[in-house]
Amino acid sequence: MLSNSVTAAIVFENGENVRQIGTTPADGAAGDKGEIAHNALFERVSARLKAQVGADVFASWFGRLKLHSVSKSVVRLSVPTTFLKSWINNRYLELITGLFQQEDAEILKVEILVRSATRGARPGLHEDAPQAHQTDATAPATTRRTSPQSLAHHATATVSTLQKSQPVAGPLFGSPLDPRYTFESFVEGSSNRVALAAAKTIAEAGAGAVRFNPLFIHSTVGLGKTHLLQAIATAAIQSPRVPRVVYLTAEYFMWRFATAIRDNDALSLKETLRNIDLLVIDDMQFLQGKSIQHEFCHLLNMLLDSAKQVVVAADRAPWELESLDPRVRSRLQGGVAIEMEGPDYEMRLEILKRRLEVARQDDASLDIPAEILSHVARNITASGRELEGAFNQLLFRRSFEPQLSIERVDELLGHLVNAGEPRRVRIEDIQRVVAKHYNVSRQELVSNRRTRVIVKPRQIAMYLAKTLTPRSFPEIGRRFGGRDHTTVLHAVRKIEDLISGDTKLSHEIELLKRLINE
Ligand SMILES: Nc1ncnc2c1ncn2[C@@H]1O[C@H](COP(=O)(O)OP(=O)(O)OP(=O)(O)O)[C@@H](O)[C@H]1O
Repeated sequence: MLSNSVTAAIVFENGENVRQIGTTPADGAAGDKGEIAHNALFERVSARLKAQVGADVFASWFGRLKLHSVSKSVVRLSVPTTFLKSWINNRYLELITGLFQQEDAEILKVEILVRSATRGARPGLHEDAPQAHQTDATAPATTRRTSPQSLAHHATATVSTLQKSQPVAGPLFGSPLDPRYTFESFVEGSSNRVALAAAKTIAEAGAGAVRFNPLFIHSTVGLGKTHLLQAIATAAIQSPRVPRVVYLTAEYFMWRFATAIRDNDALSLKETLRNIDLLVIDDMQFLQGKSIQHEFCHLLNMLLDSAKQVVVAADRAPWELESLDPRVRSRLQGGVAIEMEGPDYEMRLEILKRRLEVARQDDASLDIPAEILSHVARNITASGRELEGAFNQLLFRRSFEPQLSIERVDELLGHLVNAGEPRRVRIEDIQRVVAKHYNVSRQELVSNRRTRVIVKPRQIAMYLAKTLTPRSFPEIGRRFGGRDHTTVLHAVRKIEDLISGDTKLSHEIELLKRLINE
């Protein structure tokens, strides 16, 4: 592994003398020359790789690839996570090896290493760990369902215990997974590529094959978390490696546990959950209540400690789930968190096209002209949910207004245009307005200076960035001179506290908001 220590300049592997890149050379100038040559080699291969796979794919998978060391015949590259390592190994190793060999025929092998312990790397969860369960892949899946009427919205959809080999004993679980939410219907793009890849890996391989556990997927509303989680559950039950899958929302979990505790039945519920292989839990931000969180923490610990895979989704990152018990939050942070962002134009268009394809399976006469689809994709930018609403409206309208013009479409969908992002506020705008208001420079706002005249405007700007944009704490931290997410969290809390007792400041902040939105 790449070490910061200068003493780790030379490592010996298999009796080979291997030069590690980026550390102090033991042999002075000769070492420097070698290092320069190796770096140049790496740069050339990277450029060729980028040309071959395209800038988008390159940025997703190879943006954080680094040269680790070069020996006579072996090139070692490093990535920050085990997931990236196995992804590159499975899909790109041959290509990369070929590119190195084109540059230097003596290179026989390329190896991918993980740079530092991944957040999700935990003892016992090794890539080659034995599978926890052997199952009969050919046995039919059984789904047992119940739909508690008392649950509203989130709770109506949602515990599914699905298993291939044998029915789960104990309490009934489950309402059906939405059959539309599959990997096939999920449109891939740069905003969700990493999350999708992680999701597929888990569905195919289970916890035995990956070391990012729990996998935590977060995004603002309507960007496909539920779709992706249900796709994982649906695909996992097809995989012989992940026989027992539970999909549930946090609210259903709460309801189910509260009922079990009331009926003195918590033990059998826990027994059932103990025997699962994959827990998929949606809308984590809704988990509330001390005793319920205690139970959830217990379940989480038990599953993670026995190398069972857990996948969680929420509308914010794990460290931002402030209502959660710190132990739950900390356990959730022990895995890998992946943020999904909004779909770009191509993705939006593809989502609409796929919707139309599916609708046409029921009624082949349905059609929406391509220019209307692309007009909608260009203008409805908020999320998959708004797109879905727009699409449904169009289908409905076309049944009695067959000749919809673009103007008519605008009229019908006006309320959805840019819904969810009424004014797209940029962090730079916030910094500019705040800096001007407090008579400091933007550079000072993002600098390391800690004088009072800078610190307060900086904290206010961070607070505004969190409240006026969908950006996450880490993202905001990066935009403020590479600060840690906890610094941003601290700033947001501090300003929130101050506002509640300081009317002058609260007016000042309102004024800043107006200026930013102008
Ligand atoms: N990448 C995508 N490909 C296909 N459909 C998508 C994609 N992203 C979102 N959608 C569609 O958008 C709609 C909303 O998605 P979903 O319910 O999964 O969002 P969510 O992130 O779970 O939202 P919330 O936070 O409100 O629960 C769904 O119909 C979903 O199928």
